[in-house]
Amino acid sequence: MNGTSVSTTGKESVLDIRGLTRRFQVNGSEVTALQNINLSVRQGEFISVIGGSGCGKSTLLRIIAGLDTEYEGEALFDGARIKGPGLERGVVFQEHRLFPWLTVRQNVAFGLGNVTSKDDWESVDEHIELVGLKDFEGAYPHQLSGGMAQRASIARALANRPEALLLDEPFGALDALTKIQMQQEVLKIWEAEKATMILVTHDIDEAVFLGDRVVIMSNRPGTIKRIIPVDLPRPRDRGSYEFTQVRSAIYAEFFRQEEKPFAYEI
Ligand SMILES: Nc1ncnc2c1ncn2[C@@H]1O[C@H](COP(=O)(O)OP(=O)(O)OP(=O)(O)O)[C@@H](O)[C@H]1O
Repeated sequence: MNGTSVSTTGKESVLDIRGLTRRFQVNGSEVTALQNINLSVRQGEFISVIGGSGCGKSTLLRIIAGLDTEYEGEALFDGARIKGPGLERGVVFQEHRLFPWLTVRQNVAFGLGNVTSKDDWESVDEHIELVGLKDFEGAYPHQLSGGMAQRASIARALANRPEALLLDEPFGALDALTKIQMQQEVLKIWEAEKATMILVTHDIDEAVFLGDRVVIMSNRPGTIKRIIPVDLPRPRDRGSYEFTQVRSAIYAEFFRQEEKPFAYEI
């Protein structure tokens, strides 16, 4: 790693975002999707980013992924300005984006580009096993359930052994039970891989279950409203008093954001 700096937590930071602003032109008028975002993420940290629809979560993740480089301010990964996608940053989207004509194993291998060495194939197989798809490595995407396809796309993003995994609502399209199962899987993967994780989600429980810190964003323009640390041991018990306290603190932030248009009396 080169050129790292020190995060607010005092540890080495892998991602440094300073004064980040992103404006778009829409039908001749300007939309400020992100305004003056400041965030340092330390290596190996799990960050959940939560906020209402249109608050700029995906825009932020796309900038970190290097898929959008037209930003103002600084977005540094390992101390270098993010100018495009890189192998050290894997991305998983809400839809799995697997190639339908390739098997699971071929799709995961695709994440590595040109797989030639024994080490590369070992990484492919190791990650297929890690996400629990060993018995399905020869299956095609249409033969998989939604959760299995998402596992395959996580394995593909991890096959390069990226320093950071960026997850853009990866479980948004899954049913409630599969979603909970996938959250547990991600926790296992994070513990095994020790990668930095940045998860964008609409789901408060998911954000608290997984994150070391929950970044709460506000709408129009998208800013960081508050960052809530989650100092609870893992695996977290969603029914515990402490979990409920953190969840309530996040709800409270959302309610503060919405001004009541009028008050009424009974
Ligand atoms: N390529 C683009 N061109 C113009 N406007 C854009 C573009 N991408 C995003 N925006 C605008 O930026 C704002 C933030 O969008 P973004 O997709 O980042 O929000 P989000 O928080 O991820 O929303 P959701 O949770 O609904 O996916 C929105 O107002 C959106 O219309």
